[in-house]
Amino acid sequence: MGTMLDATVDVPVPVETSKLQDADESFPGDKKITVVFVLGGPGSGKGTQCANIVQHFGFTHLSAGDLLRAEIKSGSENGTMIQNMIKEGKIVPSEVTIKLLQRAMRESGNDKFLIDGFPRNEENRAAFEEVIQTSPVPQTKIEPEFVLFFDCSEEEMQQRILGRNQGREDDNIETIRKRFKVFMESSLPVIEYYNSKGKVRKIDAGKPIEEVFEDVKEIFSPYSAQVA
Ligand SMILES: Nc1ncnc2c1ncn2[C@@H]1O[C@H](COP(=O)(O)OP(=O)(O)O)[C@@H](O)[C@H]1O
Ligand SMILES: Nc1ccn([C@H]2C[C@H](O)[C@@H](COP(=O)(O)OP(=O)(O)O)O2)c(=O)n1
Repeated sequence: MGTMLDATVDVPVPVETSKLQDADESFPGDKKITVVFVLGGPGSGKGTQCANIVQHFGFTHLSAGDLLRAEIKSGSENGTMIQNMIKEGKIVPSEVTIKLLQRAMRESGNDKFLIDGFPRNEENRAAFEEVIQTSPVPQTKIEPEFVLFFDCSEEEMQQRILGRNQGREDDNIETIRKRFKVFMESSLPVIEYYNSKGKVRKIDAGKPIEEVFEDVKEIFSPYSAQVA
């Protein structure tokens, strides 16, 4: 399957990228940023642990799903399309999600980010690679420091989602099954890609919240000197 970037391979800066780098939309500006991707199946505990990491290690938590849900609520022109895709458990086009991430990064004023639930497929990953860091080294891509992967059984994830009670339209059994399928088919290959680059830090996410956080803390310990 092709990506949105396929048609633009012959130009130095792909069309999609230049859209992402509009003067008033561009991020990052001139500072070196640290990015950790947080991946795992639906209900594996990504959001729960990100909240803990924020408190202890001074990162800003950006959940792609939360940003998309906020976009629906804001009544934006893309709202209906996003809502329909989420209801079907499908992954929203990268251009939309990356713009929301860039805006949130810029507005945070921080330089350390947990990007939760992204990249969720190859298209997400390839599109993020086209986001260019202008400084300290001009024209460099933003490489994640590492990928935190919450490994959890489907049985456990399903139980957690059904008990989550956040009133989410996609937390019903029919959509949950679709989300699991998309995770296996589209998101796991992204995790495998980063694993082949030695970037994945895998956590047993089936344990109780406190125990999972003990393992998370160990992985983030190099960042403890930077506690906000
Ligand atoms: N380790 C855990 N054990 C049991 N329940 C958990 C655990 N981690 C998270 N939960 C609960 O499971 C549900 C899904 O967690 P959440 O962090 O929203 O997952 P995700 O962001 O990966 O979809 C929430 O209700 C949360 O309180
Ligand atoms: N990169 C992303 C992340 C989420 N989405 C959409 C599709 C996902 O099923 C929903 C919900 O994602 P979210 O990360 O909030 O929740 P789960 O991990 O599935 O519990 O949002 C997306 O289209 N692209």
